[in-house]
Amino acid sequence: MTRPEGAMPHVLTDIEGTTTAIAFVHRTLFPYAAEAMASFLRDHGAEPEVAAILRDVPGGKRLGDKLDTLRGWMAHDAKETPLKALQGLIWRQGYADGALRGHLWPDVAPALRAWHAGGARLAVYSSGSEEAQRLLFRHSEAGDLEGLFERFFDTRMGGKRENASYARIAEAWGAEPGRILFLSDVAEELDAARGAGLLTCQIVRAEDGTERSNRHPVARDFDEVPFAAAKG
Ligand SMILES: CSCCC(=O)C(=O)COP(=O)(O)O
Ligand SMILES: [Mg+2]
Repeated sequence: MTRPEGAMPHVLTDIEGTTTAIAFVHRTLFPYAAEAMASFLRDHGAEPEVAAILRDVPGGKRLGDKLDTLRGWMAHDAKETPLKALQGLIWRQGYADGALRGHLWPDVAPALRAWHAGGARLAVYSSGSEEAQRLLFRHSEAGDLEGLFERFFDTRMGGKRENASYARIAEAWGAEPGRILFLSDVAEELDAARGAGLLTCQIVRAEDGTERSNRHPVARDFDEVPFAAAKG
């Protein structure tokens, strides 16, 4: 990473594979939502918030048709905004009753707190919905970290492998792209961020089996992020 000069940089972080184990997302969160999807739609499908999301799910008007489409998306881990929004609403209940707690790698909460205390401005960019992101950090294993973040960007900004999404985020956040450091495990996301002028660092976690790309600066965890504020 080329360190930005002058003011403290903004830090934009991915979740899955970066702050949080891939296994937690795929073996805990996704199955929880898949299991509850049918009953959730049956019980809440007529509520305005849910009905509005369902209108954006293609495949017919019947609830059963919508469910088929959603199941197809879930089977392929499709990052479709309506699916992500519904998953967030379903996880809300799980976090509220204690069935779910947001996993964070042990280095993440201390680093985020240190960066924040050092004056860095923090935001999240994940395919999980804004609601899902807030829940994970509010109910994290390391306590309530939601307040550390200024913004929670999701797929409404566009896909994570598209340059334009990062330009939109910089604009919405009111930050120069060259002052934003994006942290992610996925090289294609970092390529897109760099294409929009952001600084990048690949988080290569051995526990997640992340493959190093050689196209971006690398850190094995948040303690290694080459960012002076991280060192406190
Ligand atoms: C906000 S936790 C759920 C993560 C999620 O739904 C997902 O699809 C993972 O996306 P990410 O962009 O964090 O890799
Ligand atoms: Mg990721």
